[in-house]
Parts: sequence; structure tokens; C-alpha cells
Amino acid sequence: MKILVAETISEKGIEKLMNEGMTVDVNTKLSREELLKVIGEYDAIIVRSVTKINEEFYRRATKLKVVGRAGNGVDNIDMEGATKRGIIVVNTPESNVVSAAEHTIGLLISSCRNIPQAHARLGKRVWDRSNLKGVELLNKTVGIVGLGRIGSLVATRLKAFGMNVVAYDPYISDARFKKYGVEKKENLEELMKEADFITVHTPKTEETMGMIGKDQFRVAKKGVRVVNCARGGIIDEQALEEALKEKIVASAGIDVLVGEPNPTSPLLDFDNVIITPHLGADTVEAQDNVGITVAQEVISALRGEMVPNAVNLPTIQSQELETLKAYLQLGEVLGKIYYQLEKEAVEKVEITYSGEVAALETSMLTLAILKGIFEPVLKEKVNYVNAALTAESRGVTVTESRESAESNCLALIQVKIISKNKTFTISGTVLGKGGGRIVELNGYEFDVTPSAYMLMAENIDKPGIVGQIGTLLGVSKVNIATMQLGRLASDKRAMMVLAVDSDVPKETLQFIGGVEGVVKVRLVKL
Ligand SMILES: NC(=O)c1ccc[n+]([C@@H]2O[C@H](COP(=O)([O-])OP(=O)(O)OC[C@H]3O[C@@H](n4cnc5c(N)ncnc54)[C@H](O)[C@@H]3O)[C@@H](O)[C@H]2O)c1
Ligand SMILES: O=C(O)CC[C@@H](O)C(=O)O
Repeated sequence: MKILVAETISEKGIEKLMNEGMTVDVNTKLSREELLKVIGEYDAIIVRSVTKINEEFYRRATKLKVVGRAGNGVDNIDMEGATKRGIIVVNTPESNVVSAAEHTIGLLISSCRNIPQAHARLGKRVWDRSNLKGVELLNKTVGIVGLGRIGSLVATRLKAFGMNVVAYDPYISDARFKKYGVEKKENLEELMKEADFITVHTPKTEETMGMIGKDQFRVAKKGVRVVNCARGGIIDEQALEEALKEKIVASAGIDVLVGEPNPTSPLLDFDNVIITPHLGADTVEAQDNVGITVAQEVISALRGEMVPNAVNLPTIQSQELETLKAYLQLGEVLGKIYYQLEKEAVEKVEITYSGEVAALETSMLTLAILKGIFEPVLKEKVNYVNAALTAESRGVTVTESRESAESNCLALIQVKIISKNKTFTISGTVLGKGGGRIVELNGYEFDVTPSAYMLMAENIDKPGIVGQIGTLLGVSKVNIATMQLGRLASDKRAMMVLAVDSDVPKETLQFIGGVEGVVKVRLVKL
């Protein structure tokens, strides 16, 4: 098998590939044109964050079976394109977290003590201690946004400096906050108001891009210090510039920028901003870990063996896969709706299988549901292999039961998601070749065919609301494909699920939310 290593990975990784009998070409200097010209010869490619693996690339990569991402984020890889072609994408999500956490601490201390600026002066042979006074960390409050793998490592380390650590992460259980001795903030505003230092550790998602922006800096403490060692743009760069000019932000330590490589960022013009060129994972240890892990993953995937970090679906190989496929898709859909409707950390998931589905490989279906639940907030981090572990590490208890495996009884998957203050329920079935259906949501009964965009609105059950929502969508040129209504007569409540042909603009959702009688409205994307 032939593997192209297109970005630098450690020698140890390359040795591993060769020792396992692979033909390895290391060529990290190929231009885009050269890469496209040669990629047709290879069974696998290993990249980091620079090489764009997109449609143009796939069209030329006719033999490609595996993309190995030596690192964590897969924002440079078109996942749909890979899945569509049965190309397995593997990454190494655990291998560099310690390095990223340590780099975060480095940026935080270097920026609040002006270490690079002081060195630059001495580099010009000038011994001048003026305007370099820093601040201590002891007894200061640090606000961590995203208490996942790296966020929690940063928390533990900053506690050792005597800092008061608070965090905002609506997608993890209270138990995780307790485990790390971190005070939970219910919303970002609370964190912004209290923190002397803010460091972001979320993935790059639609929700997190620009999550620290103008409005957040407006409520921040004057003189706050910020760090971004996650992904460029989670702290909005323009808003940061303005906050620096207005002296709301006293210093910033940045490892990641929008549009990397980006050596001309206007943030480089500020004396109180220090920037490194995405070095968070650049340590000997992390690169050895990453290199060896990605090599092992690529070898396993090429040999059709179990791949611990397959980011996409095609690694599941099972006799039952054909029958299971529709249920797996349904399971992911049932899970995926939760965090798009609710903002309460999941504490418990109870799944009941009945009818034909109870006789299938339900453990795989449970993984599909868990993958669905966590995907909107963790993105590439969850897959079929690590979904159960992800739930466990986030303090989520999962139970699975089977009611009846009789084939004459309706095949049903019922999911109960329990959080601190609520119980959310959703159920679905598969109708032969017709595919999956959502048949119940929080007690409302439907027959909904899942679709890419679904508008879900709960309202007081009274005349006129459906018409107003239809009009508002019409005005925004959003076409309604199908509509399903459910009602809870006892509560005088109703819920509608509209499959729409396109995304719904934010303002339209706000208008719909403002219609008298509408209690809640969300756009769910699948
Ligand atoms: N600079 C580097 O070289 C480098 C190296 C490794 C990872 N990273 C980046 O660091 C980030 C964190 O990585 P990780 O391994 O800790 O990820 P993780 O998935 O373990 O943790 C991310 C956390 O963010 C939380 N989250 C998601 N959306 C949120 C929101 N809207 N508000 C608050 N919290 C939210 C999730 O619940 C999760 O707990 C990622 O962006 C990753 O790509 C950067
Ligand atoms: O150095 C790299 O390859 C990127 C590191 C990091 O951002 C990752 O996503 O793992």
C-alpha cells in the first residue's frame, strides 16, 4: 500500500509505517497542483491542518481509502465527500491535549508578564524596564470557556497558581465541574463579568465562532486578559481589536487566527498582543504521540481492522449492517435533536428498544444515539468507537432495555434524556424502505420524516398560529416541504414540525418566536 505524508509528522510515525511494510513517500513541499497531479497513485494521505482535502482533491484521489489527520481538528477535511466515497478519515484527538494546555498557560503568563516584549527589547541590546509591569495570577479569577479535554487540563494547572477557576460549558454535567473543583457559570455573560482572565477551549462550531464578541466585551471587566489556543475566530478578532483599543482588554495571547497562515493580522500591530503561529501541538512529545497514533490508525484502516479514531462512518463492518443502516441513521437523528432544542447538560440517557429492532445489535444503535447527542457540541470528537466513552467521561449514565423482540410489534426506539431540571423524550421507527420516522417528541405524537432543516415550534393550542408562521417563512422565501402537528390536549399545548427546503434566517426565527402564543422555536439541522 502507498502512503503520502504531505505535512511534517515525527520520524517515529514514518518508521512505524515503513516497519509495517507500507511504501511511504514523504513530500511536504508539494504545491497544490503537484499534489493533485500525484494523489491518484496513493491509498492513503497523512496531513495536518494546512492541506485542504476537498471535492477537487477527492476527484483526483481515485485510489484513496484513508485520510490520516495528524492532530485533532478536521476543519480542513470535507467529511461528507470522504464518507460519500467510503474514504475513512482518522485523527488523533487525545495525542496533543497536554501540549495545547501547556501552551495556553505559556501564552497566559507570557502575555500578562510581557515576556516576549521584554526579550525583543533586550534583543536590540536595550536594558529598559519601563512599561513592562505585569500582574500576578494569585487570587485572580480565570474563566474557562469549554471544559473538555484541554479546558480541564488548563483548569487543574491554573488552580496550582492559586487562581479561582470558573467555567462555562452548558454541555457537560455538574459532576464534571465538581470533579475539577471548578465553579459552574450558567451563561457566558456571568463568566465575562467576573473573569480577570478568559481562555477559550471549545471546538469550532457555528455556535462558538465569534462567541466572544462585541456584546461580551461590553460586559467584561476593564483590564481583562484573554487567551485563544483553540481555533481562530472563537474570540471575534475585530471585536478583540476594538476592545484592545478601548483598553477593555489589557493583553491577549493568541495561537490561532482566522485564515491561517495569516502573518498580516492587524492584531500583530498591538504591543500588548502576543501571537504564535499555531504552535499549540508543536512539542516533541505531542508530535511523537500524534505521529505514532496516526500511523497506527492509517495502517489499521488500510487493513480493514478496528480503527479507534475513525471520524466517519464507513469503519463499521458487520453482517447486520444492511438491516442496521436505517436504524443507525434514525438513532443519530434522534440523538442529534436534543442539544439543538435544549441547553441542559445531559445526565442520563435511557433507551428502550421494542419489536424487530430489539433483536438487532442494539449496542451499536445505542452508540449511534450517543454519537448523535454529542455531535452538535463536540463535532469530530465523537464516533462509533468513542461515543460510549465520551458519555462516560462526561458523567452521563446510559441504560439500554428491550421490551419485546416480537416482529409483529411496532419496531420502536424510545430515548429518554434526563438533565438536572427536565426529562426530554423522543421516539422513532423505521418504515420498511420508507426509512426512519420520528413518531414522538416530549409527548407530542407525529409521523415526521427527518430532513436537513426542520423548524420545531411549540405553542399555546389556539387558532391562527400556524398561518402566521407560514406567512413569516413565506416572506423570508423559505419553502415549507411538509408539516406535522401534534397536540397535548391536557396542557392546551401544540407542537409543529415543518420540514423546510433551506436554512431559516435568524431574524425570521426571532419573528416567529415573537408571535403571540409561540412558546419556543428552534431550527434543527441534521
Ligand atoms: N492550538 C492548537 O494547536 C490546538 C491543539 C489541540 C486542540 N486545539 C483545539 O482546542 C479546542 C479544544 O479541544 P479539546 O480537545 O479540549 O476539545 P473537547 O471536545 O474535549 O472539549 C471541547 C468542550 O467545549 C464544549 N463546548 C462546545 N460548544 C460550547 C459552547 N457553545 N459553549 C461552551 N462550551 C462549549 C464541549 O462541551 C466540550 O466540553 C478545539 O478547538 C481544538 O481544535 C488546538
Ligand atoms: O499542529 C497541528 O497540526 C494542529 C494542531 C491542533 O490544532 C489540532 O487540531 O490538533
